[in-house]
Amino acid sequence: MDWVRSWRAALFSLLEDVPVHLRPLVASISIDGTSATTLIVDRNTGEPLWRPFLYNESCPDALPTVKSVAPANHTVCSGSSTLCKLVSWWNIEESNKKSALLLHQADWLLWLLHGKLGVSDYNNALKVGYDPASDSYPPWLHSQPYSQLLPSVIAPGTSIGNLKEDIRTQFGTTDSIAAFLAARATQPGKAVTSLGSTLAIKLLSTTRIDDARFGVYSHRLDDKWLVGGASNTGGAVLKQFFTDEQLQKLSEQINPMEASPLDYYPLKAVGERFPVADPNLVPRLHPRPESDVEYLHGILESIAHIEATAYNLLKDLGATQVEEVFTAGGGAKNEKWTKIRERVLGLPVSRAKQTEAAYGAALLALKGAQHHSC
Ligand SMILES: Nc1ncnc2c1ncn2[C@@H]1O[C@H](COP(=O)(O)OP(=O)(O)O)[C@@H](O)[C@H]1O
Ligand SMILES: O=C(CO)[C@H](O)[C@H](O)COP(=O)(O)O
Repeated sequence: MDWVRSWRAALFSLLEDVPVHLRPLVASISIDGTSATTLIVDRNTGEPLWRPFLYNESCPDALPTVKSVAPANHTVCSGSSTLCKLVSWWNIEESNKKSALLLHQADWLLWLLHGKLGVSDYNNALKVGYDPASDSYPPWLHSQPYSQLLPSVIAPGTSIGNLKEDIRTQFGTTDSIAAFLAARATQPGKAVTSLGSTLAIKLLSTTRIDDARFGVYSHRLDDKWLVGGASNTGGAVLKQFFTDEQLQKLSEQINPMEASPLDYYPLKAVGERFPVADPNLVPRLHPRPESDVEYLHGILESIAHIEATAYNLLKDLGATQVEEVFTAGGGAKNEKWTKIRERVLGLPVSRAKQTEAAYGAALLALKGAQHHSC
């Protein structure tokens, strides 16, 4: 799969899809991308020098080096962090080190529009080691030879350039932060669970928590923190067994008030990031009952238990107490699942009014445009 080519093609086909009569109304564009999806590109041409490292790829080979330079339990101390991807590439590549530049998926796609190479935002840059509190790369990272690849960093939503004379581009963010923004949850204690291919949790908190032992980290959201993490469980596991149509039909037959006796740890492959950070965690999806309804019920309930463990963990680590959970992503439309989760979490759970991360990116674009016109 030529990922980079398909991302570029998708971006331009989306732009072409904007109806002609609406084009004059477009004032500003922003993009969210999967967090920790990493590109090593030529710093002069922007062309990739290596295949992209995808968000869920792990580079355990780089972990000992990263752990030897980073503070204990730092967010970069996880095999899937951007820094591990960078170090892994640095250790195998011979020839292109001097001309190389690191970008994230959203940075690279935005560059195609604004043309200024070498800029990222502080959400995407978190997992390469950027410190959003001091607004800088820490000295332990700066002193490494590969730090020459690091992009400069600005706040999400900052204006960066023009696509055309009258269309500005604003800096982007990660996909699950965009989903949080889409839900318009602005008070500490409000949380968004993104039930897409994976399960990502974001709780708005006044305290910052980072603990790689559990895959917990904090993104900056203006003057507050989005505390949480991303589990490898989620819709991709459901997709292995059921089509979207089957998910809808089978779910209708589930009684959400009744607890399923089945106890699984639904993963597509070996390895978990959060609330258990264990690259060797084995999926548990057996025994499979004869009834598909019972099987689906067991999987949905087990994912809800992982979500509950995650929120309890955030509380134990000192985050602002969660009061209410909004849901984004493909799983948000499943009302039976919402009820199961409400029972298991013991919290009010509802579908966010806007469940698409793209809506959050659009809000970011709007914020940037408003700021620019002031
Ligand atoms: N009715 C449903 N109940 C639960 N999950 C669903 C339902 N319909 C679709 N999904 C799941 O939603 C996921 C897609 O959601 P989406 O937010 O588009 O994912 P992505 O993270 O890939 O952008 C699929 O993996 C699918 O299994
Ligand atoms: O698994 C994911 C990709 O779909 C998550 O959305 C992602 O890892 C969450 O990262 P972040 O919290 O940095 O936005």
